[in-house]
Amino acid sequence: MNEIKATLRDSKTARWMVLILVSFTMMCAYYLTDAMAPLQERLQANLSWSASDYGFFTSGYGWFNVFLLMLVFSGMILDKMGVRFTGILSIGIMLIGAAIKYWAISGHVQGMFELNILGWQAISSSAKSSVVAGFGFAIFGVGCEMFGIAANKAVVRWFRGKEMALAIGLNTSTGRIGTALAMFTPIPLVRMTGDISAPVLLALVLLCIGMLVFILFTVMDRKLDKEDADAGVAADEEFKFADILEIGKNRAFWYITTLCVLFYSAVFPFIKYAVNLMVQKFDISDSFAGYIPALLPFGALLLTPVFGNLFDKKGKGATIMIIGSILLVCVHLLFSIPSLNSFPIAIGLVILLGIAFSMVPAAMWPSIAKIIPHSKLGTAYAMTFWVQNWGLMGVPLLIGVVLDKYCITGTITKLVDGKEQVITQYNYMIPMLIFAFFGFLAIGFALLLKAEDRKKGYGLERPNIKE
Ligand SMILES: C[C@H](N)C(=O)N[C@@H](CCCCN)C(=O)O
Repeated sequence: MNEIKATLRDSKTARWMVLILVSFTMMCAYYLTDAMAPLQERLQANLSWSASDYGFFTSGYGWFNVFLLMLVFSGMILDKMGVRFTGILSIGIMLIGAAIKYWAISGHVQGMFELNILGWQAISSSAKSSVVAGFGFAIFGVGCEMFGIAANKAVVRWFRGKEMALAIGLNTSTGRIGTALAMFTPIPLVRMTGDISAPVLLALVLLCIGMLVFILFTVMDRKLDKEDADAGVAADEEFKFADILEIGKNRAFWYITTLCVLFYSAVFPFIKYAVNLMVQKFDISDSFAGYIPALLPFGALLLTPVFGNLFDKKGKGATIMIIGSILLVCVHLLFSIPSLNSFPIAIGLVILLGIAFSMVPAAMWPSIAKIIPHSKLGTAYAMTFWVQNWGLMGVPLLIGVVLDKYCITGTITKLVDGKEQVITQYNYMIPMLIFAFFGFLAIGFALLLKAEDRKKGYGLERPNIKE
């Protein structure tokens, strides 16, 4: 009988150490992603951005991933070059993008920008700084998404057959710490420094530390490669274009991917507008408003591993996704009702949204690993992220335009950071109904996934841990 040699992967300490290293970098990336979200009003007042400019800048995250198919290339690079190379490359790309974004909002870019193609106004008059910041954000988005798929694959590699969903859940949770910090630290930081770009600068420094931490991970991962080779564990198959076709033929994969784009379109773009919603709908003071949306990622950070652990031990992955989607619809419908505008309601709804935001991701990402072979996992995650990026790109833009076109209720003049500024007021009912509609469709796809799992026996409702 062949004796199976223990590898670094079999050491609990090594596995969890790897998770900490990968997750720290994830946290820095997520902080950078949302560090400008609480500054919407200030960007509009200080840099003359409109809500559409803000939506345009925010949508930048997905431009290159979607239109230049960068995410698909990222998946190929990941499956061909491995997690170490892809991880370092992605952090480098994030740093370049974030540096451009920092430059754009720190007073170096002034004036207005228009793009006319054959007399057609492709980009209507926008603040130049929002266009350049959007360009930087687009580069950053390529790196951030590339890092996301590399992190997923790294975690699956180290935890497959062990606490896989719990580990993916914890990894996602540390991302949520980054998002939570991005909700409530930027405004105090801007107040302290008097500089609207200070949060992005801090995020850049954090990401440099993230790069160093990730290099430590690569040392451990290289050691595992060597041990696997010594133990005769077959290396992953090389990436082939046929993989894309094979993944594309899997109906359950498309159900998860569609559920993913719909669900995330109702959460991440919501986060971008949540601080403004708290100020304008719930009349929460600007200095405190960031703390409420921060409860969302904070709740998710505690609960994602709980649901991941539940999935590992008891299964019920598809059911968890159905319940999470139902919760999402309820929350957005309640947010859309104008008379529900008290402080406790804002807190209650954000907490419920945090629970939904824990359930679906905790079950969704490990489910992909259950229906797609490991050698094609990088490509599969990349394809899912690519479709999801259409939502991350299009929905913030849609919400910005809808706000400017249909939701302006007037303007007020108020003191912001010691200066009198004119602030546009919005009614957020239509945007919330749009988010609820996405959630409603997500329920449908989660139900289809459960039916497909029953038919094909992927085991999404069964535990992940092999006893
Ligand atoms: C925004 C990014 N494309 C994404 O989907 N992030 C997910 C996946 C995180 C998986 C981490 N192991 C998220 O829920 O943040």
